Amino acid sequence: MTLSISGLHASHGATRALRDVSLHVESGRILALVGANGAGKSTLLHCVAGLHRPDQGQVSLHGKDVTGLPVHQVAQRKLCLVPAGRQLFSDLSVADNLRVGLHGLKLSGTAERARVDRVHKLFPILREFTGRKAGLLSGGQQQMLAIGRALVREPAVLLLDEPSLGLAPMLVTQILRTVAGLAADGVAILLAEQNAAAALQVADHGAVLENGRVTRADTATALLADEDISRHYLGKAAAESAPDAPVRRLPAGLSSLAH
Ligand SMILES: Nc1ncnc2c1ncn2[C@@H]1O[C@H](COP(=O)(O)OP(=O)(O)OP(=O)(O)O)[C@@H](O)[C@H]1O
Repeated sequence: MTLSISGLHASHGATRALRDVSLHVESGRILALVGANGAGKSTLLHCVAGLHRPDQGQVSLHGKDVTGLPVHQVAQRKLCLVPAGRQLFSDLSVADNLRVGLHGLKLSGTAERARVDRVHKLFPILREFTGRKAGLLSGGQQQMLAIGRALVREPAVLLLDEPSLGLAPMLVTQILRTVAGLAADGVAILLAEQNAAAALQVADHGAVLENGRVTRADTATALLADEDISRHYLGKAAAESAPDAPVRRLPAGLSSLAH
């Protein structure tokens, strides 16, 4: 499944949040969308997911125009958003939060269990804490649950909004390594991150968003090597904390990540 965004403009009242944004993500690839606070990353993801209606432009999934479709109709086309701040039901258990993800799919009990099992293999801690309230999980565990809730829908296109926010570097690596595994299994991934260093380490391509505009788009390797990008988005500390070798180069099949 391919995601194509073309000439997208969007606003919040008088604030113009996106200006003529065009991006493309192929199946099995990760596009890192990097940019500062307020650059327009969330608005872009919301436009793609059907949560915000763009003023102009087009979003298509595998050549089919989905621009402006309501969120449930976009979701039916196997596109899932893992929202910023996780947006879990904190009083519900881990198992019930995963059940929320399965809602409306009309699967048999066996098929539902198989999907939940797959998420448990990916994030064994979620099996261990299956009865625990989501609000009592650590930030990293909550992020795993938020991703798991999307994965039970078996998305072909996955949008991730700041999955690293508030997580310790080791957990960021673990989460992004899982994301790389999903791409290796054929999912098209649009990864919005302020943590540009970590995102570009796992991505194939990157796009820099500034004031709602894409100001650079290139391979992740080229962006990581670029001095301007380095100065503005990677920062010395971020560059130093990044793994030596790109995470993407590690074995990344889902099955290999399960152990
Ligand atoms: N609900 C809203 N009402 C008014 N303005 C908004 C709203 N949401 C976002 N904006 C504005 O739109 C612009 C883009 O915001 P957006 O949240 O998409 O950026 P972002 O890159 O995701 O940043 P952040 O990481 O802070 O969410 C900003 O100027 C922001 O202030």
